[in-house]
Amino acid sequence: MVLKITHLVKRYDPAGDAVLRDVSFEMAAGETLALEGESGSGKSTLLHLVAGLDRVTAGQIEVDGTDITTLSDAALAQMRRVVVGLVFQQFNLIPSLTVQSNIAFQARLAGRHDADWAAHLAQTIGLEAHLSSYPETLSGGQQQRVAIARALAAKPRLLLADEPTGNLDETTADAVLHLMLESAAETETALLMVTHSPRQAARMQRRLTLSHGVVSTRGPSEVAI
Ligand SMILES: Nc1ncnc2c1ncn2[C@@H]1O[C@H](COP(=O)(O)OP(=O)(O)OP(=O)(O)O)[C@@H](O)[C@H]1O
Repeated sequence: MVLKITHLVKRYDPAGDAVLRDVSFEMAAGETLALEGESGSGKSTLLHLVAGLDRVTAGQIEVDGTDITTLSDAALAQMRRVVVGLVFQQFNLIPSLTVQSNIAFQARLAGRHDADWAAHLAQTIGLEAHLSSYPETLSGGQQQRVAIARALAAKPRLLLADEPTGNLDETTADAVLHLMLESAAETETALLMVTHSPRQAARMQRRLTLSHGVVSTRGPSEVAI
């Protein structure tokens, strides 16, 4: 399993309710999963925990066979470099690097830079004309696409995406999701994507809804968890 979450609990306020009360699910290599749920239900919290950007209150998260809840901050940073790709709402592009270098950056850190693959992604995601531009000269939607291409270029085992097409118009969003799904299939990357769009969620293999701190499956083709 690329991801195995077992009885995950997250409580921010020791005296308050847990945001995540008991979350368990697994993802195999290359699987695509939509994480849905109302605003404030804990979707971003879950992604941050899987990325090792925050600590769990209880439970386990195995990423590619390693329980990350016991790792040091340095080991978590190494996991983010090599195993996991992130497309979060802050794009975290490097302002002093061109679009082309931003796209290559993560892949270089992971030791998997492949110029042909990066060029293919830049072209398919519609950034070819902007390769020598700097992030500040791009629109929000273009910056979002750079962040997506950067994550895909590194061929991660697990890609965590928090509303990755939220800044894009419907046609561009559909095209970008298509590219993400195609690239993930090609590199056997598991894709865990938070989305508020039922239309986008329907294009993923599985759908989970987070509500009141637990997940439930949804849709006729769901695998029971
Ligand atoms: N760092 C934090 N400290 C304290 N509370 C937090 C923190 N981060 C999130 N929360 C709380 O946890 C709950 C879940 O927030 P989260 O951002 O995970 O929800 P979400 O489902 O991603 O929402 P949205 O769809 O609006 O992005 C909210 O009540 C939020 O206020």
